[in-house]
Amino acid sequence: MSKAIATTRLFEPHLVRAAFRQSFVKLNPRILFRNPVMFTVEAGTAVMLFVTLYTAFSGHTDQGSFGYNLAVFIILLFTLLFANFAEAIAEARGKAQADSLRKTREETPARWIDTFSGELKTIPSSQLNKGDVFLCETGDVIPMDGEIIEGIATIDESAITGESAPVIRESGGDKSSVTGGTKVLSDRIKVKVTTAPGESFLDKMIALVEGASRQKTPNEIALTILLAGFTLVFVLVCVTLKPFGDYANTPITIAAFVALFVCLIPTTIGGLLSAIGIAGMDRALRANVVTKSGKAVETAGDLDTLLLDKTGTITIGNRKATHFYPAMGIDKALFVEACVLASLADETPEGKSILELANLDTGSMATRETRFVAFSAETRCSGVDLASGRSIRKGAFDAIKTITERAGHAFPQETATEVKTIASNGGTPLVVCENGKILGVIELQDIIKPGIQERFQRLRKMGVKTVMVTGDNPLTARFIAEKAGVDDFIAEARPEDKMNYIRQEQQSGKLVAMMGDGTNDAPALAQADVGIAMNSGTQAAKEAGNMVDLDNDPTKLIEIVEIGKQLLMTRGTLTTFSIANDIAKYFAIVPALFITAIPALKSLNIMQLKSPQSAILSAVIFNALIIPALIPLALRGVAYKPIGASALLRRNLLIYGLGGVLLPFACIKLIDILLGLFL
Ligand SMILES: Nc1ncnc2c1ncn2[C@@H]1O[C@H](COP(=O)(O)OP(=O)(O)OP(=O)(O)O)[C@@H](O)[C@H]1O
Ligand SMILES: [K+]
Ligand SMILES: [Mg+2]
Repeated sequence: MSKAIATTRLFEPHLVRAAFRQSFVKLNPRILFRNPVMFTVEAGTAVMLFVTLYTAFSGHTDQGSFGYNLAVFIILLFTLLFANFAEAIAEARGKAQADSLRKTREETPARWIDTFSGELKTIPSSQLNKGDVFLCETGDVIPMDGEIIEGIATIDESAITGESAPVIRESGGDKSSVTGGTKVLSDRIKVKVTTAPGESFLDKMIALVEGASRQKTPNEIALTILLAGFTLVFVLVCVTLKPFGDYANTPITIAAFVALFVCLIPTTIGGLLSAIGIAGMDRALRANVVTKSGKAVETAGDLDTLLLDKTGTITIGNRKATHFYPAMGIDKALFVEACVLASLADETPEGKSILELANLDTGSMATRETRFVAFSAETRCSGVDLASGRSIRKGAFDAIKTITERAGHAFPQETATEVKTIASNGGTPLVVCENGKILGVIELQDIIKPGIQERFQRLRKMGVKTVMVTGDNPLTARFIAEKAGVDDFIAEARPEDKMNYIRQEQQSGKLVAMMGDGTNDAPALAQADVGIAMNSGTQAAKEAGNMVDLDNDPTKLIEIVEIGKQLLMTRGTLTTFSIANDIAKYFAIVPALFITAIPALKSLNIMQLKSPQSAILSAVIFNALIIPALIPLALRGVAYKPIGASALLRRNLLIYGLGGVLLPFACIKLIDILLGLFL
């Protein structure tokens, strides 16, 4: 898939330059304060600056040589710069994406329609206000976000989605929304502006991507507090070493204290934590998903249940009329005419397809007295009342059945059988009645999206339960549910049923995601922990959700779950690694402190490091270098495999826990040897 959003390499030279400058800016204690671990390192660095100056000008050597103290100071300064760089490069990558988005938001002329006189006037897009109506024809760039109020058009959305295949957008229904910056490829539409100037989708997206509105997620805050706690514990550990050193008659230098302290506190995760969070949102955007908060991405990693629409989500969504079945004793031509009358003003794809299938001349059918009843998901039917007193309705089986029974008519057995046959084959039966008397059934067919089974299987392996929700009848629902391979389904669902189902799941402690595109999905999208709206969907849906999928791909949730899991795992494993890592440094520094006074500690010096000073330097050098070494992992994320939670935990503990303990021993020894060679 090609992406319009710049797919930058991990370390683009111009991004590295920008991040390099930011690394120094971020040394400002007022900025660094938000990161307690690194802030304490900065305090230690400041202390070492004083000690270095003291050894330079006092002539005393009780704190070690000037060169040694200077070296410790410089290494600590680099530790800070490396940590700042990690955050800065993650931010720079986000900014680069914002810039490429901004290019698609350039001023375009808009053909504004005066709604009173019907006159056309060309004005700059920036002068369009909410509620204005504009016209777009073949070749025009859509000047502003809006909803189509008239017409149908093919649109090239590649400017924002990177997807080159044109999409169809039309008035009525759930595919009526257009985004500013995209281009009309054919036909002509009238669009009503839905956003105020400066608040368009692209504007919001840019602000988000630039990180201006990024806030720490609750998880991140919790971890930051935990790390601050660790730091405090090690402050105490280091302070209590002082009397111990005095007792053993071993003066411990300030450099040794500071080095030990910096090595023991979790600097690795402290330095990488915020980069991991930024990279998660960045990865979501690279998958063409705009997230309104980092929290939504994290939640996606922990999902239990996913609710999906049937029509348009699991199926292609162009539900089309394929057959007219008149009831016993009803003339076919009359039946088809009734179907057409009931669909004349039906803006839904279903209604339009009925007119197409019937292929009648509809020119003189409607009179001024004709009253149309639009389809709603609530009533699940639509129709028309004619001046002559004919009242025709078409709709779901149970909806029409109620009308029939109320009018005192029986529901013909053979129509019920027809309905059943259509439904058990995955079709949607629309029953048609006139003044309560059944006229026949229209068969609608939809196609299950290819490849969707494998995707649901993958979600199952990740431990996510999939539930299909549909307004359709239970038979059709069961057929599609089995074919698509979802775990469960809810049929004959009205919009509030979706929301109630989500509530129920949440009350039993589950995290629920919902994908949807229609205005009637908005309450459920808002209720869900992760609400993903299709970019093609209505404005209401997009505002209710906390993510928007630019590709309008309902199976995108799989990627979102993976990105979320990857984010949580990356943070978890790097925390494990960071803490495991500090153990080896302890073995390097503690023997170095006391070796002369307590020869028995020699056995602790398992690395056989050259001298106490070389040991301390090697440990702090390793402590600093591990941060940049892990930046690629923090930005790309730990690879995710759907192998089950416990297997994954075992694997990660082995690699990052045990690896985290062993790696420093080898590296510190190596640095010690190199120092021995060069000094
Ligand atoms: N234009 C229409 N006129 C009359 N009845 C319709 C029309 N469109 C759909 N229906 C009936 O209403 C039912 C509910 O439709 P609705 O759009 O709410 O749900 P759905 O499309 O089946 O499922 P989903 O929630 O996945 O969109 C359909 O199953 C069908 O029987
Ligand atoms: K450390
Ligand atoms: Mg629908």
